[in-house]
Amino acid sequence: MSEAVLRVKNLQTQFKTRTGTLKAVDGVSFEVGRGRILGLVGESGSGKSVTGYSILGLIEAPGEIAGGEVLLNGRDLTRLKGDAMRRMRGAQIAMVFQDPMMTLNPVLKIGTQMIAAVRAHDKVSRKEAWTRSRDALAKVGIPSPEERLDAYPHQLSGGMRQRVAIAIALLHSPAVIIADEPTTALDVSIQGQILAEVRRLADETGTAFVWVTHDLAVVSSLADDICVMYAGRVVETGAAADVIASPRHPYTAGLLASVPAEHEPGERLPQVPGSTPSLANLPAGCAFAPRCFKAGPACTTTPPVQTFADGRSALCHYPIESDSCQPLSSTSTTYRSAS
Ligand SMILES: Nc1ncnc2c1ncn2[C@@H]1O[C@H](COP(=O)(O)OP(=O)(O)OP(=O)(O)O)[C@@H](O)[C@H]1O
Repeated sequence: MSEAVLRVKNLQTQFKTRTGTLKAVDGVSFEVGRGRILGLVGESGSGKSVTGYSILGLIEAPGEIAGGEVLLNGRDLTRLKGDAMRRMRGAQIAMVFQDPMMTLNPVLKIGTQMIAAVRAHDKVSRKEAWTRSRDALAKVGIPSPEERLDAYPHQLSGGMRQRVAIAIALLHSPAVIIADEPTTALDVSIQGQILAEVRRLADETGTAFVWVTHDLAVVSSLADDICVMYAGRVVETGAAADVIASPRHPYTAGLLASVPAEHEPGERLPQVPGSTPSLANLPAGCAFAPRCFKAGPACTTTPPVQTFADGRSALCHYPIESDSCQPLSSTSTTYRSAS
């Protein structure tokens, strides 16, 4: 078990709207260890992206972080303002978006952009910044990196552009990269290659990844640990292989059951029966109860976090138990991942 570089504790992010305050992230906690990959999964609207943006301090009005901590190597990022947070972003924590053009400027050559990105945080010569940029492209498996540095983004394929975005995120060897569905738009074989590179990079560089995805096929091939979100809350965490083999939370079981046998990475995940609730109008108690095959009388009250001997946790009154692994304890407060 590696030391946690990122600890998210009881994070609460809300949006003030005309219909009231939406708790998009409601008490989310997890940890990611050095060189580990945490898959943050859930249906559309479950709060995955808002969690990622909150970690990076990218929530803007009418949104706000209303509580909790984001500890990067022990330093609380939620307390950093303006320049202090900007210095942190890119250098110690970086983001990769679904669309690489969120990172890349279409009218500048890749090399120009990467050299500027290096020198934004390190006062090195242009020549050294060029060398570091070339090495970063090589590290993510881009062939002929010198030539790519001389190209404009539109001269590269979608997969190559996403590799460049990952290379830029890696330029300063950050402790953590938050990746928001970065391979969703790519075709399956390219996606597979990039996931393999990311796994290798995490192992070799020690950078930890939070990989936001709706796609359980991606998580099963990439992640060490899983954090499943529903209606702004973490409903299950654990080692990825364990969660996929035997989910404890009925929602996770539903997500897994809805993955067709022939599911291809990148396909939209079919929905669990029923529809996701509006955050403005959540049922009392367990938000998943109206869709849950195990719902019972207790579900009108707030579910407890049940922890199991294998390090797993589920936010549920009636978790799916196995003979070998009954719940150890039940608490209504802290939620820890197995990372
Ligand atoms: N700027 C905003 N103003 C109001 N509500 C917002 C805003 N941004 C996000 N939300 C709400 O926060 C909730 C969580 O959104 P989020 O984008 O994190 O979900 P997600 O799990 O990443 O879904 P997807 O996979 O579709 O991106 C949603 O109900 C969304 O409508």
